[in-house]
Amino acid sequence: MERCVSKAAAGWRAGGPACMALSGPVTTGPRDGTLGRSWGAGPLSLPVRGAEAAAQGPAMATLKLVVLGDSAVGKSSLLLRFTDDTFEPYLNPTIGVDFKVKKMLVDGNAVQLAIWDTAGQERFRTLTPSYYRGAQGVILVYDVTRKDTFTKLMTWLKELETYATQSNIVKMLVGNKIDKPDREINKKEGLQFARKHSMLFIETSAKTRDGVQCAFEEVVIKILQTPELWDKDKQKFGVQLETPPPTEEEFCGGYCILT
Ligand SMILES: Nc1nc2c(ncn2[C@@H]2O[C@H](COP(=O)(O)OP(=O)(O)OP(=O)(O)O)[C@@H](O)[C@H]2O)c(=O)[nH]1
Repeated sequence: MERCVSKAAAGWRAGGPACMALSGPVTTGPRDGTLGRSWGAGPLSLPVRGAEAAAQGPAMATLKLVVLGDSAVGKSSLLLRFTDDTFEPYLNPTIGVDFKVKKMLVDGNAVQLAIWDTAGQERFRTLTPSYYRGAQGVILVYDVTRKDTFTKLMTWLKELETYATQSNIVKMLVGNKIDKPDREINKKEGLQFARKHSMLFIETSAKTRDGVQCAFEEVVIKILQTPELWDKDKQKFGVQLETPPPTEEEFCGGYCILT
């Protein structure tokens, strides 16, 4: 069973109108939010209390998230699970970048996520700086059954450091494929790495759904708790926090735990 330990969402409410689009270079894709791969066609989904989100009207924050990590760790599969709630046993490698949009409601606040799914293979990575430009959150994925993908995490973090334009970008470390029996990296190792590099952490399976919703939600919650990431918007539209963000203890360190 999946459980988000962090209840950080309970810590704040938008006092004014729902957040409007953040300024920044978030690119709008086709209406289905899909580039490259053919999955995801159809109207935008409203997975979390969808009717309520719809009732919020068009005014909502647009947050840019980037999904990073070695090839075949399951980046596209996580995104596919999150946006379409499906799993494909065979997916072609991403070439360049794919792009998806998803609306969700987090503690009564409607947000629109523009999620960039980047290519893990070096030869398919082009325009790398643009992946990171204006991103408020990053999801860094490794495969718990492949140690090499865990060892490479530092390289990804360095690239992130080089290109991220937001100094306090929210980082989530995701150990994927926990449904598989042949683990090479245990949970403690993942957690330690995340703590050392001030990242949120969760283990997931795109195949079984474990942790997937939580991974994306936690990043959004943390972004919403970091006013500097959407400060311009706040000034422009008068969105205010009615209550301060929860303390470290209340937030349980921001880690999601699977029980
Ligand atoms: N068993 C299992 N297989 C998974 C999981 N997530 C992804 N896969 C499989 O792993 C393979 C690679 O998944 P992708 O989502 O294409 O990986 P990627 O990280 O996007 O790869 P690139 O596009 O090359 O960067 C596919 O065959 C998926 O079906 C998972 O949680 N469990």
